[in-house]
Amino acid sequence: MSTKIRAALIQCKVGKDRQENLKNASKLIALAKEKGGELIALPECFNSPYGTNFFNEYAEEIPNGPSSKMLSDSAKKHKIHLIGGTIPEKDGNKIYNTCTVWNPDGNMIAKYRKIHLFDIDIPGGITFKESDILSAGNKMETFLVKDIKIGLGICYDMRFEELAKLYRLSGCKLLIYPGAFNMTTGPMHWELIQRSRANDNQLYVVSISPARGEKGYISWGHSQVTDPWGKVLAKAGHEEEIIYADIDANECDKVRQQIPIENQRRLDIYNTVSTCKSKI
Ligand SMILES: NC(=O)CCC(=O)C(=O)O
Repeated sequence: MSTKIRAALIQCKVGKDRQENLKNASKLIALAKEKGGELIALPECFNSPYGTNFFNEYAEEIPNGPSSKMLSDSAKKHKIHLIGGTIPEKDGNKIYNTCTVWNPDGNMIAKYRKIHLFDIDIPGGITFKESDILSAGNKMETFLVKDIKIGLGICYDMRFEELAKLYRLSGCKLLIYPGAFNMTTGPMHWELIQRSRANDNQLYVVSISPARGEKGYISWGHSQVTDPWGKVLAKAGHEEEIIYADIDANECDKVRQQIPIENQRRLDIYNTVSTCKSKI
């Protein structure tokens, strides 16, 4: 089995026409495959504009809706592993922000619901409250491609180092975060957080953003691949584009041997700290 894979990150435009979004994503998946992509990934909310006023209207059951169908068909047609970005998922009377993963037979092999909802309030910057509409997921999700164990998170989840650490401890060598940071936090935090998670855990971090639009929630863009050294291997601008990177999970083992922080952790000290809540 191999530890090498060519990742293709599709930073697509997303508008109000669901059919158009699906058509465009499917066209770009074909292009990414043509250029050698084996693990192809879409951004957060690729079928719908990102906003609490849109989630209800664009929500679909998984795997019965049109977005799941397009993802399954594309994965099968192009014989790829496909990370289906995220879509608003309807389940009973709840809506989740959900990422699905499809194998080359068109079968869904993983489903992850965003655990940390994006609720922030920065006066003069951005106020957003996903929890007005969305419910939070309650479980981590991993899957295997070749010999690479991969963990899933969605956007705001990348801020929570504990989640990344748990994935690393479970053997992941690649974390994938479909995400849509914004114009307030993006410039300062987007790259920094991903390099931090990669460096903390000595693994690859991949993030896939929608292209920057002009109205409503404006995404930061800059989809990115970071290696286990914390080096940015590939980074998009803010327009629609596909970026590629060659990932080799053996590189994680190399870094982990050379800088063996995993064995040097002082669990005797921080086991008590990690379960503490702030007192202020
Ligand atoms: N879609 C999101 O979760 C956005 C997260 C974000 O912008 C941040 O600053 O965190």
